[in-house]
Amino acid sequence: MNVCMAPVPVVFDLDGTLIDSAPDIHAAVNATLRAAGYAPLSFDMIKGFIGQGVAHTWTQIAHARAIPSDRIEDLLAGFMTRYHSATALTRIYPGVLEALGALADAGHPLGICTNKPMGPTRAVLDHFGIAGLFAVVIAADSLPERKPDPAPLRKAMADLGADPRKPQGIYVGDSEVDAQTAMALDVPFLLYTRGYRKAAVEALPHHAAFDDFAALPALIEQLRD
Ligand SMILES: O=C(O)COP(=O)(O)O
Ligand SMILES: [Mg+2]
Repeated sequence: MNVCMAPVPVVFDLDGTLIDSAPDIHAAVNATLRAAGYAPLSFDMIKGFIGQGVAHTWTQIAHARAIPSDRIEDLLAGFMTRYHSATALTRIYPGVLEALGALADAGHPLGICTNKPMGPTRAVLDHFGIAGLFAVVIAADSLPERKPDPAPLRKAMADLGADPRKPQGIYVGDSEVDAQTAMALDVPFLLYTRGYRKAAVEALPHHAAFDDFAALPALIEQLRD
């Protein structure tokens, strides 16, 4: 790792990028459905509903289980109670800790920009002992706008010291929503391919794709050249 390269803000998506949280989300969804008398949903189906925030996830669930719209609010509240501290089934992807450590050691300011609500975001960052690595955390409820609107990523970059008139930073994510968000802000996007993306890698605009976090520090160094 070239420790002389200029620092650049590096912002990460969370679900499907740094952490594999779908098993906890799946368990919390199904516990909520069962408690309300609905049949559970498959893991793959729930995984496909992650990426645009919990309201969107529950709109999809309601559609799949023909849940009347006037029941969704209650179900969502029950889900949030379970989701708030759901970390038992969540894993950090291999190599994430080492990559974050290398980037932090090189002086890059690090942030999070996620469509996950702040409660479970903080809980999972604390659970894995990585909250202190991130100078900025922008979650789904931090601003009125959510990804793919570029406002949350713009704020994360600006809070990490990027010039808001000309964002200079890198976004690392796993999904269609992340690719659109980075494109809307005109910042380089690095795509982690083991997350919850639905489309083919080639279908998503990205500067580089990687399936192993050991490759990330070098990819970021190349983008600085
Ligand atoms: O929880 C979601 O729906 C998405 O979360 P992410 O933005 O961290 O992928
Ligand atoms: Mg994601």
